[in-house]
Amino acid sequence: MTGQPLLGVIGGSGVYDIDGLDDVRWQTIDTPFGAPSDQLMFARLGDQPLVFLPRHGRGHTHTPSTVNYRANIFALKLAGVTDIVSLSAVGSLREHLPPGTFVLVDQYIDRTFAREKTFFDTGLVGHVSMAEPVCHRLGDALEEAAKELGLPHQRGGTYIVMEGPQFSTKAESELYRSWGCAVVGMTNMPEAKLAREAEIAYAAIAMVTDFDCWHPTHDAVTAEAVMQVVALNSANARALVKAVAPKIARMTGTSPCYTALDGAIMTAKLKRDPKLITKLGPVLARWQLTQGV
Ligand SMILES: CSC[C@H]1O[C@H](OP(=O)(O)O)[C@H](O)[C@@H]1O
Ligand SMILES: Nc1ncnc2[nH]cnc12
Repeated sequence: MTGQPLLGVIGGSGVYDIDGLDDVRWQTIDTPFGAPSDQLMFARLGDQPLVFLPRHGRGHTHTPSTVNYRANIFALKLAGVTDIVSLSAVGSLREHLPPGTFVLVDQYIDRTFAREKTFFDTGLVGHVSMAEPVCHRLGDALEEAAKELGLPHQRGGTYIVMEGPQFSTKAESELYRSWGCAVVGMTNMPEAKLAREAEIAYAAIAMVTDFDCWHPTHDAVTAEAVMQVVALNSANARALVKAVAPKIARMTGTSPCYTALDGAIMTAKLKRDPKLITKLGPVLARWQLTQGV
C-alpha cells in the first residue's frame, strides 16, 4: 500500500453512526459473501475521507454470532479501506479497569465457535500470522489521540472473545481472569482475523461498560446496564475517532498488515481454484500482483 491510508470505522453496540461529518452518504454494498450488517456510510471529516459501518446494523438487528463478518470486511476492502478502527463495548476483568476506561487491545483469545472465520476455502488455502493481531502504527495513533483528549485509557490488554449472546457464568469470568485477560466481549473475532486476511490493518478500542459478573461488590452485567454506560461513553468514542482520523491520514511508511498474505498461501499454483480466486478479488489483488498471476 503506497497511497494514503483510508480509515474504516466499525461501530459497536450503541454506536450506529458518527455525527458531525460532512458529505455523508449511506451506500448499499453487496459482496460475494452476502450483505454486510448495514449500508456503509461514506463521509468526510475535514479533508479526510472516512468509511463507517455499524457492526450490528442500525437498530441493532444482528447478534454477535449472526454478524456477517466476512461480508463486513469484504465490503470495507471493496470501499478501499486500508486501516480499521473497531469500537466495542466490553466487560472488565480487572479492578483497575472500571467502566469508562478505553482499552487499546493488543491481544485476543478467540473462544468463538459458530462463525465463518476465513475467506479461504477448498481450492485456495492460506494461513496468515495472528501473532500480533493489532497494528502497532494504529495503536500508536490511538494512544496519542487518547492522551491528547485526556481519556482514561490503557495501552495493551487481552480481549477474550466469547460466543455469546448470553453473558458469562461466574466460573467462566474467573477462568478468563486466571488466563490474564483484561476484557471480555463477543465481536472482535473473527473480525480481526478477516481483516488480516484482507490485508487491512486493524486496531480496537474496547470501551469498558461493566465488571462482567466476577466482582464481589458490583452487580452482574445486564444488557441494559451496558447500554446506559455506552450512552455516556459514546461521545468520548466519537471524539477519539475524530482525533485519530487525521493522525491515521498522516501516517507514513507501511505496515506489515498490508502484506499479510505474502508467504501465507499453501495451495500449489496449478491446484488453485480460479473461481475462488475471482470471488476473492480485492482481498487477493495485491498478492496476485506479486505472483505474476
Ligand atoms: C449489549 S452488551 C453485548 C454486546 O456488546 C458488545 O458488542 P460490540 O463489540 O459490537 O460493542 C459485545 O461484544 C456484545 O456483542
Ligand atoms: N460483560 C460482558 N461480556 C461480554 N460482552 C460484553 N460487552 C459488554 N460487556 C460485556
